[in-house]
Amino acid sequence: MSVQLPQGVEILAPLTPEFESILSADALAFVAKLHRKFEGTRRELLARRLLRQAELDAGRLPDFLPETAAVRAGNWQIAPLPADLLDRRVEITGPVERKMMINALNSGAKSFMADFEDSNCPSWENQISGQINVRDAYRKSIAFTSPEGKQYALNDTIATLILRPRGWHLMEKHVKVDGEIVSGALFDFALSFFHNIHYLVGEGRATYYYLPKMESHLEARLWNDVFVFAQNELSVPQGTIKATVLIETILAAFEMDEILYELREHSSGLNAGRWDYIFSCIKKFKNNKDFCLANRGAITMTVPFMRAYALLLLKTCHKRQAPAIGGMAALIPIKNDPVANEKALGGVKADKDRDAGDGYDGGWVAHPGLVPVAMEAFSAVLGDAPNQIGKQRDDVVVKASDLLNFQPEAPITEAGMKLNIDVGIQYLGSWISGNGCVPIHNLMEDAATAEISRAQIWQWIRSPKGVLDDGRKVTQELFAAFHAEVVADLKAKLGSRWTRQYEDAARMFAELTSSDDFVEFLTLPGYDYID
Ligand SMILES: CC(=O)SCCNC(=O)CCNC(=O)[C@H](O)C(C)(C)COP(=O)(O)OP(=O)(O)OC[C@H]1O[C@@H](n2cnc3c(N)ncnc32)[C@H](O)[C@@H]1OP(=O)(O)O
Ligand SMILES: O=CC(=O)O
Ligand SMILES: [Mg+2]
Repeated sequence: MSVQLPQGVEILAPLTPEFESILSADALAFVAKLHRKFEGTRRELLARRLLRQAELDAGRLPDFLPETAAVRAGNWQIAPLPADLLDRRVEITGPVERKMMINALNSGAKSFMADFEDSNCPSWENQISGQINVRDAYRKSIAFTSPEGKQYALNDTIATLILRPRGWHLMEKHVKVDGEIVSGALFDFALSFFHNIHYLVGEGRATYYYLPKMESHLEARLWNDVFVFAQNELSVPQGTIKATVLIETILAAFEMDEILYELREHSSGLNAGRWDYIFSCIKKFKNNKDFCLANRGAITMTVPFMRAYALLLLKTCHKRQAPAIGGMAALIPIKNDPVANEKALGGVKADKDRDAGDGYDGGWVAHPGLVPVAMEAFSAVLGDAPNQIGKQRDDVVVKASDLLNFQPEAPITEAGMKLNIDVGIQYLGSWISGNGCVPIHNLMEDAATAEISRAQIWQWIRSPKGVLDDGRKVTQELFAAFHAEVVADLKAKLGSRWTRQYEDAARMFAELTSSDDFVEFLTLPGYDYID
């Protein structure tokens, strides 16, 4: 290692010369500064999550906060948006893999969320090469030659880059400061900001983030404090950073105004992160005997609690002159089956038509082949206007009870349960092998969608309402029998692709489901399996 490590910093992973360009002494000193200043608060906020969970377990339902009523009633707006964030009618997302980043930037989408989170397996290799790719993408020098010799380079017109760091709960185990492992969120933010902000400001540009999985406005305040500190430290104007918050936990849904308010100088709106949102509902109410959701496939954006959440997000954003960005339909193009492909594209179109018609300013797609359908849906409503932030939804009235109206409860079926096991094992097997986003049964699966699959089974086993449509109660024994069947089927189907990683995944899935202690995120034990 030729890097002179700053005092107190340790790196517990191999460094190639290219990696050293990211893990420079100055960059690591910046990581260490953020760690020393903010790690204590991060831990307090995570501890607070556990206290909130205990309150929920004791039967105290969430509600809009009395102590922040003045924020909700106040007449304030977020700071004006930069020009390149005004039109976000189609946003493509994807992991920070080099070829995919080029394809995403060239896809015709208005923006591209480069993802260190749900769609990324956070191996050391992926994290640091992801930072290299981000650096090269900002400088428009990113290029790639595939093993087959296909050349990739950027078009003249590309999507605006937005970066999603890991959530507050994840760690970067390969870097220690003063003997403590650093936060993945701070690590991803610090390196991307340190290496690129002066270049971007020099070009008259700014830097944009997506902030995942927050559970309260205090967690948003922490991000805002990090931004203020980082901008001061690197002597760039306040407000150079803009961040869109994913509302993807049930508790954050009760604090949307407050989250926008905390970040108002740095806000670029909210996004409806539907998959983690469903997961969060299951996680937070898993011990409530009245709560039990139907098969994953039945929980669509039009069921009552999802509709209430989507409309409240839209209304809240536009009241504050903030963009409301829709989430991801998990449908993806289907090769070699034109009929099924048409159906998938039609599903995405319907999803975007609904969001655009409601008043959303844009929406996510998972694949370049979906950009045209999403563009068509939003452009049909927006026309030449960059967005519809001016469209106020005063007609929308969402009460706490609407957000908590958890229907449907049926059907729960043997097929639905086996599909959850199948998807969970296949996804974990891929994740442990280094790939955080995969097509399974013609749907995009990532950490958020897989969480739903494993959390549902855990809850069905323990809920009195966890009963199959044929009358059988979901139990540990039933799960064990289905698990064995699914593993046998997958082994037969995958053949030599059933590797040690899939064996680990099958065991891990069984452990996660059998343990009475609900594991907060599957990526936490999963992280032990990757380098
Ligand atoms: C819940 C949430 O957090 S949603 C956000 C996180 N999820 C995502 O970002 C989804 C990202 N999407 C993907 O990873 C992929 O589209 C998958 C895994 C769903 C499907 O992957 P594949 O089946 O390999 O796609 P497919 O074979 O059709 O790819 C065709 C081409 O499109 C490219 N491509 C596919 N998806 C993307 C994408 N999201 N961004 C950029 N390029 C992409 C492929 O790299 C490939 O390029 P090539 O022809 O140059 O080799
Ligand atoms: O991050 C997005 C989600 O749906 O989860
Ligand atoms: Mg998510």
